[in-house]
Amino acid sequence: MTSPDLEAVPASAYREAMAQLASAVHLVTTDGPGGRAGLTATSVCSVSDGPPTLLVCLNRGSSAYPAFLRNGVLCINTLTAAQEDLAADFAGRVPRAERFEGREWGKLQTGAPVLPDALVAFDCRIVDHHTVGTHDVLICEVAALAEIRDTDGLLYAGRHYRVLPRRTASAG
Ligand SMILES: NC(=O)C1=CN([C@@H]2O[C@H](COP(=O)(O)OP(=O)(O)OC[C@H]3O[C@@H](n4cnc5c(N)ncnc54)[C@H](O)[C@@H]3O)[C@@H](O)[C@H]2O)C=CC1
Ligand SMILES: Cc1cc2nc3c(=O)[nH]c(=O)nc-3n(C[C@H](O)[C@H](O)[C@H](O)COP(=O)(O)O)c2cc1C
Repeated sequence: MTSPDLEAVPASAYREAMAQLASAVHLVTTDGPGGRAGLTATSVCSVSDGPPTLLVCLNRGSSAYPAFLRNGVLCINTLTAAQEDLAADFAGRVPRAERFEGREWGKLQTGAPVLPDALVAFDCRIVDHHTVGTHDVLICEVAALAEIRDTDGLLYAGRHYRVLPRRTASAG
């Protein structure tokens, strides 16, 4: 242990520690009565395969957050290496109202926007949510899946985007 048990961990130290972890990068999107909205997220995790369920942690302060709760549906669009620009756009480089411009978005079961050419996409219904600190943990049941693309993935680690090469058959 490098710090006493009862000493509070500063947020800055926590973020520095978290920056050492590598994560896949996703555009989390929604549409419905609460309007279309989306943001970049790395806090996505598989919960169960029966029923297929994952979680995503969304900051309640994000301008997109109310739309997710109102719509009750979302799509986790996992980005390819070629989609790094979109990650920056949906993390705030482009204003919320303009983030979806310039491409055709698809839909599966729920009506949440599906990114064409995503590495994979999980179309979900939000079945539960829990407030933890600044974020809400959304529990999402998977209603449909998009086709898996045979291409390089995108990682976020050490505060930089990186390429995750697709493993080929010859690579073992
Ligand atoms: N889970 C989240 O809400 C995340 C939010 N961000 C946002 O992007 C900004 C830039 O991030 P970085 O360049 O990676 O540098 P950073 O030093 O702000 O964050 C380093 C790592 O700490 C974690 N983190 C950062 N802010 C967080 C938050 N509000 N709640 C939970 N975990 C958080 C993430 O794992 C992040 O990659 C952050 O300040 C934050 O606003 C980034 C990554 C995750
Ligand atoms: C690499 C990366 C990962 C992020 N992951 C999350 C996340 O998991 N949850 C979250 O609420 N915000 C996350 N953010 C921050 C949101 O993308 C950002 O706050 C959001 O786009 C702002 O949306 P708004 O302009 O609609 O408020 C992340 C940002 C970056 C750059």
